[in-house]
Amino acid sequence: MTASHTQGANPLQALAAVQQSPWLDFIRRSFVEDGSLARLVQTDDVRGVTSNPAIFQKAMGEGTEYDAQIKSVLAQEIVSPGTLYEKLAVQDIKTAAHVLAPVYEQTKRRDGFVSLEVSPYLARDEKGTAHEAARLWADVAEPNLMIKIPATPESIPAIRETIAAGINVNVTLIFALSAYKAVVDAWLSGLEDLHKKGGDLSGVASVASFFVSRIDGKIDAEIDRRVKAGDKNADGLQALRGKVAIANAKLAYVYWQEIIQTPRWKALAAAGAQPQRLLWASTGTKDKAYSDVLYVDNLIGPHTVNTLPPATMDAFRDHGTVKETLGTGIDAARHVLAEAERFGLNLEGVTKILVDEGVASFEEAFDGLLGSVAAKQKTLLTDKLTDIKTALPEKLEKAVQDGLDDWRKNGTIRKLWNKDASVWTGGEEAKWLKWLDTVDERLAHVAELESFQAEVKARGFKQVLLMGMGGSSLGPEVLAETFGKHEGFGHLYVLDSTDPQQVATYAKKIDPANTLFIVASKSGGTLEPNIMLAYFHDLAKKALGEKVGSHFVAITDPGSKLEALAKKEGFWKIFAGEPQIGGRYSVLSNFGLVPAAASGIPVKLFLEDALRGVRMSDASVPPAQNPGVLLGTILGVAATQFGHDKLTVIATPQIADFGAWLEQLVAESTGKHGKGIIPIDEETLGGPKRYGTDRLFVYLRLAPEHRHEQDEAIATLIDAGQPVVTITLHSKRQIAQEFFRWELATAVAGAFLGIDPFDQPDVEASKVETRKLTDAYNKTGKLPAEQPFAEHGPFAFFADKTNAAALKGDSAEAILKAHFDRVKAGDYVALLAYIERDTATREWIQHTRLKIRDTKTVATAAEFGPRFLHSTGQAYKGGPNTGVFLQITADDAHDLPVPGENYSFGVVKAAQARGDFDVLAERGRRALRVHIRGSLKDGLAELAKAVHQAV
Ligand SMILES: O=C(CO)[C@@H](O)[C@H](O)[C@H](O)[C@H](O)COP(=O)(O)O
Ligand SMILES: O=C[C@H](O)COP(=O)(O)O
Repeated sequence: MTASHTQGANPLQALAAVQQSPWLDFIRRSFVEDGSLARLVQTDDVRGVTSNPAIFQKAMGEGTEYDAQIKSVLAQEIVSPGTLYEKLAVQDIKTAAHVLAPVYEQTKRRDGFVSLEVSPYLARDEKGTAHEAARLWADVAEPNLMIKIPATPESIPAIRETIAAGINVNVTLIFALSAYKAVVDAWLSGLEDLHKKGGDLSGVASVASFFVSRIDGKIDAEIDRRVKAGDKNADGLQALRGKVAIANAKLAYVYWQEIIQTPRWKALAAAGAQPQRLLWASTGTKDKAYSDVLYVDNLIGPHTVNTLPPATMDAFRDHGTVKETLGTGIDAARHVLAEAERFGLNLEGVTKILVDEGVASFEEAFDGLLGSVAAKQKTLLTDKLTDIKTALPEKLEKAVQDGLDDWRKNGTIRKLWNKDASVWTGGEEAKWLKWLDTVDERLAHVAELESFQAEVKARGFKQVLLMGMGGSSLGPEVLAETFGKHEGFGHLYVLDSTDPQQVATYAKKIDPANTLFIVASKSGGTLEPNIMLAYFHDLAKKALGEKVGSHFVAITDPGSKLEALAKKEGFWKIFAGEPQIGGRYSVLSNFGLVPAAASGIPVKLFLEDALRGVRMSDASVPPAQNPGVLLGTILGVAATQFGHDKLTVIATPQIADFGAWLEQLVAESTGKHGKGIIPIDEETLGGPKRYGTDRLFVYLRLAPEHRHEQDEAIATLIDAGQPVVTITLHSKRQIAQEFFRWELATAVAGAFLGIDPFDQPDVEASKVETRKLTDAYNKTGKLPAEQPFAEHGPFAFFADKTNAAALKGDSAEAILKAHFDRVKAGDYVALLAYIERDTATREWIQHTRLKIRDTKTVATAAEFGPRFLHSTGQAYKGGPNTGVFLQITADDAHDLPVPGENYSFGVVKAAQARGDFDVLAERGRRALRVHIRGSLKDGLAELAKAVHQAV
């Protein structure tokens, strides 16, 4: 097969006679499959193939030739674009390796190689590179594979390790003689290591890829710049144009010749090792003024390789000259380099820059490649993935693109997935990132959840009552509200209140003898779930007697007090939380999945939906295509650079409860140290005039149930220039994907804000104040006295001194007016109601907030206490001081005792409201508390009237 005669041979074929091997610097599926590569091998004696990220980008980035394999992979697996790319690349490399196998055999393992490069993202990561080299070697599993490793200083030890593992290595991105020397040493050392281990040296091939034309590209540009600037050495400089790269290469060859004479090498050769050959890469001519075969004709010498891009190969076949040129003109080459130095052309500096640029350009190509694969994957998966569409004003759009590009250039998404706290503040963040892995981890243990589900079904519970707060309740609430009741399973109720009326209502909803009780608390020490547990355990015990424990399940982090209690009380099951996942990030861990299983949601399908989201947002997906990073960048940039910090959530009603979970995630994660994004949930959509310039709208659109009017209203906002992000879900179950997207997006937004998104420094403050009050109650039997600063009708008004001084007025309306007159553009108003949350009160609060929004043109939040304390409460106290708060408390018509405590539910709720208010006041917030005496219904009606008049 190899051309053995030069007579009548074309220049490519003739290279064999001078012992240089032409390799092809190109690969693509159709080219291998249609026999083109085989033809080159058979006809032109081409003896190898090199690939690199730029080559794969061109191959896979366009067209449809990879679609069949992509479809077949996607039909079987949920993969990331990174994994998908690798499957495509490995198949190409394997097929090419098969085409070249006969060459490999005939040349006795000297030629016939196909090169596959380790990820350029690992170019500065010694361990990562060595690990990836071994992984790719095992994946491709072809003896004539060469793993390409860049010659960065960090990769040199990885080259040694890889050679020592018996893997063929193509060391790439070599520009400087000094780097080449380090490569040679690593190669020799690797062989020596292998020899010591008793390995077979004869099977380990290596090439050192010396890049040529890029050197001239840089040096020539510098020459041109200096000549143009009138340099006094203009003639001398001009004479060096197009000469430095070849001179540099020739001296590398001289060094190679010296090496193979050394005793060090000879000992290895005697043990059967093959020499590492120099390979000329980057041999396509870039400057049209030069011959198109400049970097082939002038680099011909025995025991070398030249890898040629297709056009250069065609040119050389057509008019190349086969003559040994490499070993000649060495003095002239030295002279060229000496002259370059004399004129200050700084070859050493240029080669360093070229390594950095080489890595960066392969990273960029890889980003492009993975971006194209991700886009293709997205298209082919059609409605299996949620979609995101953005309509942003021009300047915001540009800033978002810049933000995304920054993340891309700095590889920040990879750092994030690597759990590198420097993405945020360099603090404790790394300890809170297990949510990145939880979907994979839970899927691996899904059988445990499925068998729990089967047992729950078999036991025929009529209701499931989950008790918890914030991160332990909002995810389950979304599941309950979104999916409703499942056939064969009890209805899932979620209780997250200390309001006695609310607790009583839930007690009426259930039949304790037929209810499964789930108490969920990560810490196990949160007041609310503990007293709810005390209450319902007592209630259930009355119905179930000694077997009460068999109706209780706990979800809590290992070692918590709740775990101990659950064991003591003989709970049916205890499910462990993951301590490295914070509450608001826990929905895809047991905190969401156990209630999901108990209520009949198909857990595996749910997790698989989530996994699609995880894979599409993983480290391999560049920021612009990465759903989580894209959204997070928009949130972060809009809030920090454009004042669009009121994240206004609009949703198709069937999935609207998602906003309650999202509120907590965003507010608690970002609202601290005076910064933050304020989520605005459930605020009925209005016309453009209702909004200021501080909004960012997110429209969660459930395609099968979408409402035309909602689409229209959103379109009107876009037309009015409001920034809108539309996320389309094709099924309800895709909220699983959105859970993950928003978790990642919030973490990303946190990076833009420069805060630690995983702590909640101000939530604790209210808890401390509440504890003080309940402790005082336990001692004295009453809460410390407090004095209203005004009383009008059923209302008593409370405030700290500063707020009270600003709120003078001789009627309820006047006080409220004074309060709301403090609202200015860019502020938000939050109504914080410590009352039962039911249909009537939700309508009341909605009506009242809309009145305020529509008259003041500010964002409004409508929250119920104490649930919001574990959610938006963090941002209200720790976020930007733009909130104006009206806290609403009321006499409890009926109270409920807390078993085992002196205090009642009513006392706890009152203490929580006061604790919260004290902290708001202490943080200098504009806050007013109105307490309703007597009938709540009448009091709310009057308050609504007073607010209407006040605004
Ligand atoms: O495999 C190798 C070198 O081992 C080649 O694919 C190498 O990456 C290419 O020759 C160069 O990247 C091409 O460089 P250039 O022509 O873009 O300057
Ligand atoms: O968001 C978390 C809540 O503060 C409840 O915390 P927990 O799960 O430790 O009870």
